[in-house]
Amino acid sequence: MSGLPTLDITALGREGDGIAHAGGAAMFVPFALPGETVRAAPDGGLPEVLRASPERVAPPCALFGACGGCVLQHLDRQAGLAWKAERVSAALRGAGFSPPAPALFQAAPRTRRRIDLAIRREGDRVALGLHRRRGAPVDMSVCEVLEPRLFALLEPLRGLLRRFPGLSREASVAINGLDSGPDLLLRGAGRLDAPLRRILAEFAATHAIARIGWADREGVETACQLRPVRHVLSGHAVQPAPGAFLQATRDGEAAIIAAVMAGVPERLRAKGRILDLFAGIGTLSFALAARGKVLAFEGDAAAASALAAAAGGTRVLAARRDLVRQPVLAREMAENDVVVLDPPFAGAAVQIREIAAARPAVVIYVSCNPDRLGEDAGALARAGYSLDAVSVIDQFLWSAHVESVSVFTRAGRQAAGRAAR
Ligand SMILES: C[S@@+](CC[C@H](N)C(=O)[O-])C[C@H]1O[C@@H](n2cnc3c(N)ncnc32)[C@H](O)[C@@H]1O
Repeated sequence: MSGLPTLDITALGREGDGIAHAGGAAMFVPFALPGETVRAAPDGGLPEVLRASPERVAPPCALFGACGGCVLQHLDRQAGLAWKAERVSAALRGAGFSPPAPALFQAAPRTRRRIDLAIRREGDRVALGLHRRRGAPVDMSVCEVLEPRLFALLEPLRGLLRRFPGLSREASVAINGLDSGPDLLLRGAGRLDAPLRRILAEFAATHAIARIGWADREGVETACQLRPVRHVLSGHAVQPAPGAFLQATRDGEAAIIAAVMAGVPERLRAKGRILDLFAGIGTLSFALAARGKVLAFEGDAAAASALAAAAGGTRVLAARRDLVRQPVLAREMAENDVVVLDPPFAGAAVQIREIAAARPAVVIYVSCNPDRLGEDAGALARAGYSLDAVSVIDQFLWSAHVESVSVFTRAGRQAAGRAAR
């Protein structure tokens, strides 16, 4: 290590790496913090810290530095939240807004209820975990983020997977902590035959798993189901498909819903409607229905049909629609006072143009990618919107991910209030 240059870290990059400048080029140093002087590890591992930041803390997890899940456990949690908040604010400033001080939420350790783990067989052993950055999965023998009831499944799962003859190198398991209990989706785990179904059913019964789904080249099917799956969203029971998108933590979901609802006028015009775009299984749709009729669009067939099935008899009308190929057009939004959008990481470049052209009174943007938020918000700035409120939601604790809710109104809060009358 001592032959390597010492580096002064000046900032954190978007993936949580320290940034240093050497010979005119920027260098990214994993696990290093601004203000520190370090010697980078040649393999991208933990650096030698020669001068530590006052914000450096002892990482709580024994796998820190190896497992690809938590890249910021060496940073004080409040400082990590402030860094994430600044990423969101900077993106909104770049779009031309003067963001107000954000409301902040941070998830507690061991509350994550959704995870996608890689499976790797190594001789007799089965490793189950997240990929080391640009590397193989690291067996998750401990975890500080996952809900204990889900973490407790990992060791029995290793034992189960050892009995699978046909595990592929790309095998993975998605674990969702639904209200009806853990819901598993195995991908690339081999051929599903009758004996394997029996083994899976015994495993599910032993570990109180409601359903195990199976995904292979043919598609997704239910390998065994011991009881109905059920997930309650704002009082409405939904039956999500195996591997469905859920907000990562229960409290994070509540914080997102609260921030969205705070932006929706108490009363809409008599004919006014709420448009919920990228609606998933209806996390926001059912909450929004407390304020008016909701038209919800979602691109994933399984999510859209779970939402549509649960929406019967409610004020939510749901449909499947690919919002990149077939965005909701400005002229279709004439009766929408409020448009809520919660796009995937890629953002909503095509859809936001139509929203900006339609100029609804309120646009609420739920984002998991500050860079795309900044670009999409630029279209709203050019259309004359003000930014009324920002919430920063840190539910991927110790990762570099950050979510946010931004409330834009056509001419500030008062216009939103007028739209309600
Ligand atoms: C961040 S999730 C939000 C889901 C939901 N609002 C929630 O809070 O649970 C983004 C959603 O966008 C959907 N999606 C991705 N690409 C899409 C597209 N081109 N058209 C419509 N929906 C899409 C995904 O299937 C996913 O449900």
